[in-house]
Amino acid sequence: MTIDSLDVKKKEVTEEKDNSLLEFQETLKEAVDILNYPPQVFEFLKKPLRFLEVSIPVKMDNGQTEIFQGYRAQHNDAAGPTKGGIRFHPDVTPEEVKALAGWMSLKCGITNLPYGGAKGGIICDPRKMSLDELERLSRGYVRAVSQIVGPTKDIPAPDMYTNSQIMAWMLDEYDHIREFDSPSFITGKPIALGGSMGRETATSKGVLYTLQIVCEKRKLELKDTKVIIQGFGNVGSYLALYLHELGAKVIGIGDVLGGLYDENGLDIPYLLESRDSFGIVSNQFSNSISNQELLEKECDILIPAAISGVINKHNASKINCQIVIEAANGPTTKEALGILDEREILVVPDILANAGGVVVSYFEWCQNNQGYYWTEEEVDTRLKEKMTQSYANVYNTAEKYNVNMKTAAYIEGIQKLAEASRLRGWLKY
Ligand SMILES: NC(=O)C1=CN([C@@H]2O[C@H](COP(=O)(O)OP(=O)(O)OC[C@H]3O[C@@H](n4cnc5c(N)ncnc54)[C@H](O)[C@@H]3O)[C@@H](O)[C@H]2O)C=CC1
Ligand SMILES: O=C(O)CCC(=O)C(=O)O
Repeated sequence: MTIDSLDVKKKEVTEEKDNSLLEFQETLKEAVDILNYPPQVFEFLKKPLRFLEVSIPVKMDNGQTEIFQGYRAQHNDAAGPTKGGIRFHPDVTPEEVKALAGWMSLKCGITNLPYGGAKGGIICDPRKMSLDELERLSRGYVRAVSQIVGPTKDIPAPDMYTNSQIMAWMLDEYDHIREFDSPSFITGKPIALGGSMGRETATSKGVLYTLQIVCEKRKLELKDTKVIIQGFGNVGSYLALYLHELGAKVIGIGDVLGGLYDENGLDIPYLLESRDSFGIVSNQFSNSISNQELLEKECDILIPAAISGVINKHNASKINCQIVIEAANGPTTKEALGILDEREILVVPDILANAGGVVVSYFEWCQNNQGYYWTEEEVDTRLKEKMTQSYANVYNTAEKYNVNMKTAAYIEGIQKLAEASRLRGWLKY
């Protein structure tokens, strides 16, 4: 199967994805009401404080100039500078970037980081671009948003189809513009440029720690579980490896081109060796299945770790697992969550489960500001502490208000945002 032949399937998913902002707002409203905040709090937090749309001219290798659309949404900076990744993807939309920025605010609230949320995106298909074109696009984006980002304003990081090399080009461009060395401008950098030990694996480790807590609570031995992971990039691939190493049976993995399934367990180390730099491996096998089939296969733990909206009203009643851990941002639509709740399938929400990335990005920023670097063990110990505390807080909130983990995570996430906004005099209540 070729990348182009997937357009039809991608559209199916995109339809769901366009509701991201609306869904963010609906759950936000529930949390605001449960906390008895005045409606003004919802009105203030439902959209980003700032949203910049930019056109980025890029000279392509064929000599032609192409104009790319890019975005940066800064949701709320009451509690500190804003923070969040930059996504390069053909399906990026302004609404999705706004929702992703809101989710970043909530993640930072849940994990008690001194940040608000932000997110960036560029509509492009990096799989069809050369490295030189990607470098020019990355530098062009930084030039276009340079007025509103910076180490104490808004600190970007990697997200889908961006990586440490792209962060390195962006840092270099920013340093040229500002005329000084500012490693804390961006996180997820290569170690040689001030990156943190453990950032590359942080999101997957955070998901793993969360999963271990869930299993402990449910008296489920990880090594006896069957796991399916959609997404074999930064988050999905390390997670697959860790789970495989811990003895869990990873029976399915998926990428943009399809899924691989073996009820006896896949050879994860081999697949890791074989995948390309965009996390694609299924095209190397003649027996690959579709992503839809993959998501509906029976397993104990289903981990969507790719794009949003993949568990939706069309397939929620066919999901065949005990636990869904949302490693991707927004993989389960609100309607689907209702169906899964009714079916008593536990859904551990994205803004809790995948917060390990921003937590270690924060550690990276602290190290850059201190000029003093931590060992991988130190990073890992502090990450585990943060994930454990955050899980306990969300779990207790769910019990206290008798709500699902998603709503509880929003309740946990907005409290600091609202209080910081009130203390600054932006909200009166
Ligand atoms: N990288 C990070 O630190 C963090 C990432 N996330 C979220 O995790 C998810 C994955 O991010 P990364 O692993 O960094 O991205 P990545 O770019 O490294 O990998 C993406 C993976 O998803 C697959 N994929 C893309 N489109 C797909 C589709 N339509 N259907 C099925 N699979 C598809 C790709 O083939 C690839 O295997 C995203 O939702 C991202 O926002 C969340 C927190 C932090
Ligand atoms: O590492 C960061 O600052 C942000 C990561 C991110 O974009 C996310 O958690 O969705």
